[in-house]
Amino acid sequence: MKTLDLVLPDTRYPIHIGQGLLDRGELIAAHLPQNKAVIVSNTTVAPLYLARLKAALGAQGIRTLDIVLPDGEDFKTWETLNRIFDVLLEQGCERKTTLIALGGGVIGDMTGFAAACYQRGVPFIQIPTTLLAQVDSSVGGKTAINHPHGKNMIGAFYQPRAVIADMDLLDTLPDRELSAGLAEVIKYGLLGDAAFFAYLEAQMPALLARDKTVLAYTVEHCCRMKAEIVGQDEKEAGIRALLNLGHTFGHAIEAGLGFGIWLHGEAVAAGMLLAAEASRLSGDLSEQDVQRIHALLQAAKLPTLAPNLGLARWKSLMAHDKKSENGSTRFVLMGAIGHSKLATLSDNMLNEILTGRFIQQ
Ligand SMILES: NC(=O)c1ccc[n+]([C@@H]2O[C@H](COP(=O)([O-])OP(=O)(O)OC[C@H]3O[C@@H](n4cnc5c(N)ncnc54)[C@H](O)[C@@H]3O)[C@@H](O)[C@H]2O)c1
Ligand SMILES: O=C(O)C(=O)C[C@@H](O)[C@H](O)[C@H](O)COP(=O)(O)O
Ligand SMILES: [Zn+2]
Repeated sequence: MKTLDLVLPDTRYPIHIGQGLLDRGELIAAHLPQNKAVIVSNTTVAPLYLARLKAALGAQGIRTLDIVLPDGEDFKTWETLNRIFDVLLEQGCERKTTLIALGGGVIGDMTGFAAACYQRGVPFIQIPTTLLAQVDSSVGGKTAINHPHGKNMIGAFYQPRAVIADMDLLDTLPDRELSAGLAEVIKYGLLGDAAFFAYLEAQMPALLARDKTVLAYTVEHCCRMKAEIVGQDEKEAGIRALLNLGHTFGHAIEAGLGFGIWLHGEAVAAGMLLAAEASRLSGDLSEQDVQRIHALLQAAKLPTLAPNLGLARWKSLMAHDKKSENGSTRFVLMGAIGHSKLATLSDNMLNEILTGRFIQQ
């Protein structure tokens, strides 16, 4: 097992990465202020892993309740969140009762938000079960639900007490979900690490074949990068916005098509290519680099053409982006692979990108 530490001004927490960690109840028990915890999962993950987690915690003398939510991005809503609060109240859960998220990013984001709100804040722990959640969503404390008008619009920054990423849980992940996770993996190379991008170019077949050594290195590298960025800028006053590469376009795709039609990682993949095109048209990124990005996304079996939402709809959806300031939408662009920055785009340039070669005709 490898352990990284995410260090913030007033807290720090471990990110454990390894195999067989789901059965190691002591990794969780060490962070519980009370011998009671509530596991939040969904109808897909619970049948696979809930019993093992309960047994591991039981062996540490911890009583657990579980909440099994419906599966899907379209359930990342106020109504589903309220189901968590209903159970917490009905079961007399207290301020020291810990919430444990067992699932992908949807469960992690909702459980974290529930933990931030319930009795104004209870402890929570992330057990990410998708590649996407292991490399990104379980780390850094962004928690949220969606609103029909926009993605993750209602939420809080609220850090977990620990993150436990068990590589073995990825064995059951469908191929499409593995690829969605690879989109966020590729994002790390693009936003800040050209050598890692080159590593991914070389190792994509091994990643798709779920080679555990390559996967573990990849999860560790991404978590290290994210911990470093979040450690400098917990609430996205500056550098953390770079983790949003591809997301201004991507979130518009998710909300525009209806949540759950495209997976988050798929939308981010198409969005990163639109950001690459914007960077090229701004005179920063070379055509050769755009082609490398296109090739790596294709190798990861990700979409490279965004849906045609129509110019007006694209723009109204992107106007809700959380990086907008004084009504102007800001994008993460690239100066080169491994170098990113925030910038605005002129209306003419946006029109060109949103009707251009990386949009479905
Ligand atoms: N908080 C953040 O910083 C952050 C970062 C990135 C993404 N996100 C959010 O994360 C969400 C996407 O997360 P995701 O890609 O994990 O999607 P997800 O949570 O919907 O999980 C994907 C699918 O895989 C299933 N699944 C999960 N683990 C499994 C396993 N081990 N075996 C078999 N099936 C499994 C799930 O039930 C689901 O059907 C989005 O809502 C996105 O906005 C948040
Ligand atoms: O942790 C961050 O910061 C990120 O931006 C990670 C993203 O991958 C993630 O999808 C995030 O939820 C998007 O940012 P948001 O603030 O628009 O929700
Ligand atoms: Zn994301």
